Amino acid sequence: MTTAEDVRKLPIDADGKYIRPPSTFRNKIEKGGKFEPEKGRYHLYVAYVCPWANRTLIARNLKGLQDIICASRLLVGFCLIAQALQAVTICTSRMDTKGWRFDDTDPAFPGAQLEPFYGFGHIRDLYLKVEPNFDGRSTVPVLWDKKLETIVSNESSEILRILNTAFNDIIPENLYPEALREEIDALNEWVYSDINNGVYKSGFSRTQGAYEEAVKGVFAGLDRVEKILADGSKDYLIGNTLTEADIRLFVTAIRFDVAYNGQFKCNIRTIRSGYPNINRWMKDLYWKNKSFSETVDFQHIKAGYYNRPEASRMLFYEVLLLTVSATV
Ligand SMILES: N[C@@H](CCC(=O)N[C@@H](CS)C(=O)NCC(=O)O)C(=O)O
Repeated sequence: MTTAEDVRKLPIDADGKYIRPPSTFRNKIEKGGKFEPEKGRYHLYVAYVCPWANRTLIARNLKGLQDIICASRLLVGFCLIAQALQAVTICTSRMDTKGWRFDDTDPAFPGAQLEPFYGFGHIRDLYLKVEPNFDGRSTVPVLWDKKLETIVSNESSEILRILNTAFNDIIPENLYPEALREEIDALNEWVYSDINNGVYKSGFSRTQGAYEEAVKGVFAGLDRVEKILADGSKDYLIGNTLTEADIRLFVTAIRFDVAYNGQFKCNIRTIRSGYPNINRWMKDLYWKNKSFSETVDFQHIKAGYYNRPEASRMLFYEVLLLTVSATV
């Protein structure tokens, strides 16, 4: 189905800065709405390389939505392939000219799956099914509605909130508690622009000026987080409660030393050597909570970032690195 020339061209402005385009599908799942909360109706498409998709996988596990799948399968007594609430398909973390691929034979991405409902070859085909003339970015994650055969949302921050609230009759756990919302929103805002998106701005920049601005922003952001976590008794960023703010930072932190430090040139310091408190917080989440460790796949992350089609070009741009300063 894919009709594409090369969809991988990055959005770069006249100053050489990477400008992330806004997500295009922004619906909610809610009672009385077009997308009702129903068991078995929705499906997530993700790539393990992607931090934005990783957010949604962690939230799905933390909320226990995958346990509901097992329960309902047992109760009903039969198991249709992935026909349950919030089932997931993992595409490869390799992009070709048509974008993210479904392929269960690529040796670099063990565990990647085929598209289960239509036999599509690419994530982009889902977008084209919904909008045959779609010419935006076909990004992951995608939250798909199997009933109306359309995309509910392709914006991870909003999918995170959907997973947190839409199925609350079934799973009441709250990652965005009322009392902490203001603090969470404020932290999310600068963590997103300095760190989550900051690493991409650094990696994709095409001029020295754009790169330096971005990479300094990344490390200023990490310095700020390090201070927040400096009180060694703090397990979480806000209110000593696990919230979406932890999820949103974790997915970037866990990719930092293995991918962003090298491939995205975020190399002033590493988390391991330069940020003891962030390192402790990150390792605790990873080792003490399966929702984190079970949704991180380092093989896909490393092969995905270092196999990016623009990877060789990224190293080729004449951007001088701000080389590692001290602390290693
Ligand atoms: N704002 C989106 C961003 C998603 C995004 O950029 N995903 C990347 C993977 S890390 C992607 O699919 N890129 C494909 C492309 O830009 O063509 C979200 O948070 O969901």
